Amino acid sequence: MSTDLAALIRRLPKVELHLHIEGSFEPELMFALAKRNGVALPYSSVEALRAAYDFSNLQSFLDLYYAGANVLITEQDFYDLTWAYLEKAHADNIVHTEIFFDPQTHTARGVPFATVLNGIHRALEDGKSKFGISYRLIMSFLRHLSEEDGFATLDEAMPHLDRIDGVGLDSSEQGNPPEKFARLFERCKQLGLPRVAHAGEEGPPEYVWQALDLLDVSRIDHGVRSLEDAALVKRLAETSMPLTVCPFSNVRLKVFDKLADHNLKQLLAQGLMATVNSDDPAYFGGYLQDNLLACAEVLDLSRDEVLTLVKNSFIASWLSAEDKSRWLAEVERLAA
Ligand SMILES: Nc1ncnc2[nH]cnc12
Ligand SMILES: [Zn+2]
Repeated sequence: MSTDLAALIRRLPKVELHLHIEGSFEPELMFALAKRNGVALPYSSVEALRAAYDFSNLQSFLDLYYAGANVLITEQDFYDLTWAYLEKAHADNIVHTEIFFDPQTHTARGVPFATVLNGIHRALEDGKSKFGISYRLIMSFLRHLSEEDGFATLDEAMPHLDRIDGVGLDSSEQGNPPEKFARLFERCKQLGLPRVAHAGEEGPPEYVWQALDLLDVSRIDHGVRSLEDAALVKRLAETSMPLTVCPFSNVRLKVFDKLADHNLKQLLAQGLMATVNSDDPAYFGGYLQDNLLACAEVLDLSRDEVLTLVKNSFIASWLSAEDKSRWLAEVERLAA
């Protein structure tokens, strides 16, 4: 990659559309909060914990991700977690972020819904005033749990819907198809909540069809397996359906053997609205800008491809039409 392209990537304003706040929990902060809360971690050091981040698939990662989240207890913990992410985002020139939180991971341990939400939200508000980073907050349902559990979580969220901008679906994909949550997502739609879902990460193209047809989503999270189904590719292209692709995540979770094998360039070539995101940066070895720089280098992305990816994220965001055009004009100005 030319130094010019690397400099352009660093200079451009960026949007992140696929980030689990619990997945931004760096080992150093995890140890600090464990100490503060008097919780024991089954690792002797930060290095030992990092060394355990050697995953064979999505589930092997999720097991550690949920174990790590056990350390989060107080509102201040959720604030500190979110603030640490926002500092990284600011360093990456992220100007707008749409982040997931997994309430069930915390309420199942007895942490009140409001504790989680208040901490995350207060940090997001501080990020807006101190860094100028705008945001949306997406409540994600855990698909390994029942739809009934999801309905109970939605009930808990009802008094707070003014601070929740949409809903998502994450966790163990295989064996937990979108159709399992059709009624829950219908209820969310009636409530006026925009919907997204992880689909086609490890699961088959059929799960992407279900997310579109049964959950009526406005974005597909991951979606990289869509290329296995030509009719699906046509549908995604014709509807400009955004895919929030997470290259480092896909390599660490063995969806692709190595970054050079990733299908990001093919997704763009097929006319799909691909975007680049970090997913769980503390676990997968890098934040959004690291993903973009590495993809540009290893996949030999052209300047146009990089600009398309960055612009797609603004287009696919839930920013107002006015804000989108303002930022797209800024991208054009910086790229000129
Ligand atoms: N990549 C991923 N897929 C599914 N669920 C997740 N939760 C956090 N990261 C996830
Ligand atoms: Zn994800």
